[in-house]
Amino acid sequence: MIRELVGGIYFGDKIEGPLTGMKYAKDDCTYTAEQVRRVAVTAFEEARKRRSALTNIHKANVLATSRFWNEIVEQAAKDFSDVPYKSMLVDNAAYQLVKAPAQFNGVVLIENMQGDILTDQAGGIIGSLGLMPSACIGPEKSYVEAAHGSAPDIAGMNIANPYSMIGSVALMFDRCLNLPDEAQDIWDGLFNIFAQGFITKELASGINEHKKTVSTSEFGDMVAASILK
Ligand SMILES: CC(C)[C@H](C(=O)O)[C@@H](O)C(=O)O
Repeated sequence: MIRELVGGIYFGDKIEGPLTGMKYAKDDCTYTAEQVRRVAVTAFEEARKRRSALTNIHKANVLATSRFWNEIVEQAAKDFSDVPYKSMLVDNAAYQLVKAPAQFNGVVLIENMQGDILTDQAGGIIGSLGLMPSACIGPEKSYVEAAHGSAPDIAGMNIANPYSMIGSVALMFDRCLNLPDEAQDIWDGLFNIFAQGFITKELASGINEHKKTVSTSEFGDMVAASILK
């Protein structure tokens, strides 16, 4: 899922300070052509690299910013005629993501606020936000982070699931350091340990009940050993 991160309603004009007694509140939503084009090109490039489709999500039946978004995305699509393209309203996408998630295989392009919501929903569908590595890619600077919070309630207990942190490091090698082979080694190590049925406590329920539960550090050590092999 490729989410625009520096535009939209998060960054529009807003009323700062206390709102008690106000007659209204507002958050303006603005997108520039440059912002949309940049994230659209990133998404199309990723889809081309993966030889997959791109699904563009929007709310163009209501929002001017979404109609504008679609115009720029569809202009960009002309340079990527080899990438299968479809677009979907965000409310329908929320429904489809639960009902038939496989149709989103490939790359999903989405604006900031809508993406905030749908990426968490996608985390729920795959079983945990803890399985969501993420990278924030800028033209000059980038950083990576796990998409979940810092889980202070389980700090120091050696039970947290390190998947998204390790995956974020793989994204760092790939996207920030331009070392795709090393990134692939990390993914391979991670998938290898999962494929052997090892998980951490957070994931150890439901369909995972029969799997082998290990601590955070044991899981990390096994991934490291697998990478070194
Ligand atoms: C903490 C919050 C502002 C943030 C966001 O909405 O971007 C978070 O939900 C996320 O997705 O990383």
